[in-house]
Amino acid sequence: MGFLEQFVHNGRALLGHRSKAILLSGAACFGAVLLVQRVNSRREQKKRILEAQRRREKSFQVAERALLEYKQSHPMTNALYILSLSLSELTKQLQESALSPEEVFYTYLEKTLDVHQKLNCCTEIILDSFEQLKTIGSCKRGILYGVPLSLKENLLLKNHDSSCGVVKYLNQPADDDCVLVKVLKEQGAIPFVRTNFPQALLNYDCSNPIYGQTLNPHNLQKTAGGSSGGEAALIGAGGSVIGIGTDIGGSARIPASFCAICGFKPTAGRLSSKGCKSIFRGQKTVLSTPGPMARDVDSLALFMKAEICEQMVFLDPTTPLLPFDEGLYQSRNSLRIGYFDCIEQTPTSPSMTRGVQEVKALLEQAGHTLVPFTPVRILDMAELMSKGALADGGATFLQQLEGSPVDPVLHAQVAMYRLPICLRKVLAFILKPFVSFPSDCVNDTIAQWRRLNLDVVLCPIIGPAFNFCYCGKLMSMVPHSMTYNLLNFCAGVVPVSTVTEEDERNLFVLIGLLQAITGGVGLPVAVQCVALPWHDELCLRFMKEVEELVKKARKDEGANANGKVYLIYDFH
Ligand SMILES: CCCCCC/C=C\CCCCCCCC(=O)NCCO
Repeated sequence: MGFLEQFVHNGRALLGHRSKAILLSGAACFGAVLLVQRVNSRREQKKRILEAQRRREKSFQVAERALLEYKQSHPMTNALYILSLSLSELTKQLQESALSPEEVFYTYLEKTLDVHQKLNCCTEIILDSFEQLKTIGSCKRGILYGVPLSLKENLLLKNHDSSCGVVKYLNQPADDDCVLVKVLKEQGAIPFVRTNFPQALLNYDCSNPIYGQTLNPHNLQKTAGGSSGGEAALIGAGGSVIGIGTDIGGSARIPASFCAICGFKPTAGRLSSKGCKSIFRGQKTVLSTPGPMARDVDSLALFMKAEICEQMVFLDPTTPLLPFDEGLYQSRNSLRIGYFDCIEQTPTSPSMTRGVQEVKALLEQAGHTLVPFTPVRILDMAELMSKGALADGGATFLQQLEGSPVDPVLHAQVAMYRLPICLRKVLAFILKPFVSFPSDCVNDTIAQWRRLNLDVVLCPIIGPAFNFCYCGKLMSMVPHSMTYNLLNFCAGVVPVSTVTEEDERNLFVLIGLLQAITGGVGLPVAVQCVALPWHDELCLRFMKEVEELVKKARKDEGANANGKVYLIYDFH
């Protein structure tokens, strides 16, 4: 090789090495920048989560100190009595000044602090409530004068975050209270605690990376359910007499079923949703609504009566001027009731089915007419449910979680939403023959009710309480509750029984459900009561009928008969 050739060759080699080296070091720099960014963003996430956790702890510490101070001068001898009162009894005693708002407030505060220690159900004690308590006398004429109230964290509260378990929503305090809270405060209620939920709210477990997992008051190895699981656990354990959840797929009803309380999903639009935060905007096919949760049906009705007033319509004119019809709620004429105890192709646990059968028998004995009812293509409606709740195939859901650690309860869902589009198309192609798109599920269902001349429907609700992290894996259960969000019918649940050894033995046939609900003997069993849109009072009246008949039957049977007895307040 001549000198010149040698020179060119060496030069090329050098350049080749150099460009490779440049490329490599460029890539290394880029990688390092990404890594640093990632480490920084993780650090930032952790910092924000820790700050939120500290704020929560601080609110508890301040509340504990205030409670201690109060107790030094007020012995709180009425505590057990106060905690045993239903909402109607409590409001009566407060209005008649037989009890003071202070003793009621501090009694519930003490119970809440105790319950939270065991169940991890609260996200914050609302410290502004101490100030509100001082001036509550001015609301003496309010329907809920002096009643302490719990709120799910996604209900906006002035100067407080509504994180929905998503890190990027931390440190974004709301400018104003949501409409429901404004109305309740005018009615004399004192919101004093906020409660836990699953990350991003589209799940029926109850865990998020900020506030952790909420446990079931009846069995600490089970979830409280969700998404309004903090409410259900707190109320179920006696720490609150009335609370508000939200429901787009069963979130007020499923945790009520898991924790043995009553939960009500009104017709969407009957109560104002203004200021109820969700991580999606513009969901119009499946409608979300706030709904009350309490230990008995009368409390739910009283809550509806307190909320549905001129002020709510003034603050949110999208809600109808449709006062609560007390007469319809109190009516006791016999009903024509459609019923079904399972849904084809969707798992229904043996105890859910038994719950419906037992209640059906009680209703018949009480003179009501029970008519078999086959729901209109519930499984077909599942397509509409998922398209309505996740119109973009989960893209927004994933996007909202960016910058947040993903909670284990969401892993199954997130994996599904991350499936490549081509794979989803293949899956859709395979599943298509099993699902036919319903033309008009609302009108078809209404036509079926009219044909059978039905007033209401009795059916199962998801339960009993699941083992941790199974809710996200069993979205196939959701049609039990979400159907009524899609149809926008009103629906509520009432606890009626407990899981028996026989229910547990009968589980073996349900491969998918077995692992989720095994070990449930003694857990609450509930049924679901449904009515047509805007027939909220009729739905509540039906729930009340079920509640009364079950209570009477259990009393007649005597305590502990066959392990089926469910004493609604026996966990206090
Ligand atoms: C075959 C089953 C298809 C069901 C479609 C599932 C689609 C989306 C998942 C929704 C899960 C809803 C759980 C309850 C969430 C809820 O009500 N949240 C309240 C938010 O305010």
